[in-house]
Order: sequence, then C-alpha cells, then structure tokens
Amino acid sequence: MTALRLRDVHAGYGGREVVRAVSVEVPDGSWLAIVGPNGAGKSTLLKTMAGLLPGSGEALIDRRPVNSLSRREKARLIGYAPQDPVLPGGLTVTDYALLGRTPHLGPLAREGAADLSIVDTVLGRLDLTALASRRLRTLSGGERQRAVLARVLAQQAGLLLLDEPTTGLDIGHAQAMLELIDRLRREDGATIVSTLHDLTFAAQYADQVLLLCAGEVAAGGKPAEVLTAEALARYYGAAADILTAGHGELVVAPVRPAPSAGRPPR
Ligand SMILES: Nc1ncnc2c1ncn2[C@@H]1O[C@H](COP(=O)(O)OP(=O)(O)OP(=O)(O)O)[C@@H](O)[C@H]1O
Repeated sequence: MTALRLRDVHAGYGGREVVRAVSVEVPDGSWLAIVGPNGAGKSTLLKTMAGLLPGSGEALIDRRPVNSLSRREKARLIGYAPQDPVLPGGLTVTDYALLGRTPHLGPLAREGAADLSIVDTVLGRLDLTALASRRLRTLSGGERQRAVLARVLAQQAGLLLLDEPTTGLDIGHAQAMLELIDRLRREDGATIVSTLHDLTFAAQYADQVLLLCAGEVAAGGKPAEVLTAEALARYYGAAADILTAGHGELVVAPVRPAPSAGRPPR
C-alpha cells in the first residue's frame, strides 16, 4: 500500500513558489530521503506533506488528502519533527515527550501509566533516561534534538516526517537515532520521510532518494542511482567519490579538489 503520494505538488510562501511539480510515491513501511542543496525546498516540501503549508496538487496520506484531515487525525497519523522547533524550555524531557501522547487521549483525560511507559521506553532508546527530569532549556543542542525526536516517537504515528533528524548529533548518536527510526520502520511498519544533508546516511538508510534542486525534482530513485559523483558535482557543486564499504554500503566521501596555483603546498 502507498502511505504517501504526491502528484504535481507546488508550494511556497506569500505567492513565491519554492517547490514545483513534485510527484513521488512512498510505499507503506519504506524510507524516503529528501536531499538537495541549501534552499532547495526540502523543509518546505516536508511541511506541505505534513499539511502545515497549503499547496496545490495532490498530497494523499493513506489515500486521504492531507488537507482534509482534522488536526487530531493529522496528529494520530503523522509525526512531524521540524528542523528548528520552538521548545517550551521550562518543561522536563519527560513532560515534553508526554505531549506526543496527546492525540491518543480523550478530551479531558490525562496521561496514564501506559503513556508513561511508552515515554520511558522511547527515552531509553534515545539515551535520554538520565536526562528525563531535566528542563529542556538546560540541554545541549544534540540532547534537545533527541528530546524532539522522543516526543515524535512517543506519538506512535504511522508516518514520520523528520526534518534533518541528525542535525547536531555526534556520529554515534546520529547512527543510534537512524537505527532506532529504521527499527520502527521494520518492526512497527512505520513509513519514514526525512530530509538529510548527510548523503552517506541517506544512501545507507533510505529505500528511495529524492534529489531536489531549486524546488524541482532533479532525480529520484534508489540511492545508488541518484547519489552519483556527477549529480553531486552538478547539483551541489561538490567534488565527491562514491565508495563501497563494509557490507556493500555506499559512502559519499567529499574529496578536496587538487591544489590550485593559489594554495601553497604543505
Ligand atoms: N517562512 C518562509 N517565508 C518565506 N520564504 C521561506 C520561508 N521558509 C523558507 N523560505 C524560502 O524557501 C526556500 C526553500 O527553503 P527550505 O527551507 O524549504 O529549503 P531547504 O532545502 O530545507 O534548505 P536547507 O538545506 O538550507 O535547510 C528558500 O529560498 C527559503 O529562503
């Protein structure tokens, strides 16, 4: 089944179109990585998928137009983690993650033991247990980023829209975060759409990669088809080699251009 389908989607801000004619299908339980240079429109596309920005064209989640869903329905179906969320700094990590349970509660109900247990599990998986009673404003950037993911994962939505989930994380926490997201995909059947600047992570975790450039789809398909040295040169202006490592995983390795006449040799 297709969890998410976009057809000819256009979106932007105040009459300025920054995403144009995007069509993509994300099968249930798969992972789509949206990549592209700064300002390409990745976050804008993700917000449109989340039903947070009006756009034209068709955006269907489980065959239903995103913009026809009520706020509560959206919150049950879609877990959205923005790139730079405004956080209630006075809340503890646990109380903040518990907000992810809100769509599952009755109108006047409070969180119960089951909700707390879900949050405890999520905090444990994100290496946040020791920080559970710390206020958000006292956390480091990477710890805050993990707290945001904790709230989204506690929501237990079937579709996760994650804007740069590894920003600010060290390589170990980034890998653990992506492994956790992938585990939710494999074990719970979650469908993942994430923007990613780290193209090695995109190559290793995504089933499909959508390369956006200036708001349009420059390429889409399996990671090895999209993430080529030619595409990186053309769309990012980057010099990179595509290597194969470990068990055949792709690695996108930036390669410093050969010394030019202007740069003194070491
Ligand atoms: N709220 C906004 N109002 C007006 N223009 C915006 C707004 N948000 C983004 N833009 C513009 O839309 C374009 C696409 O921005 P977007 O954030 O979607 O790009 P991105 O690919 O996610 O970039 P990055 O990799 O730098 O995060 C940019 O030109 C940006 O300046």
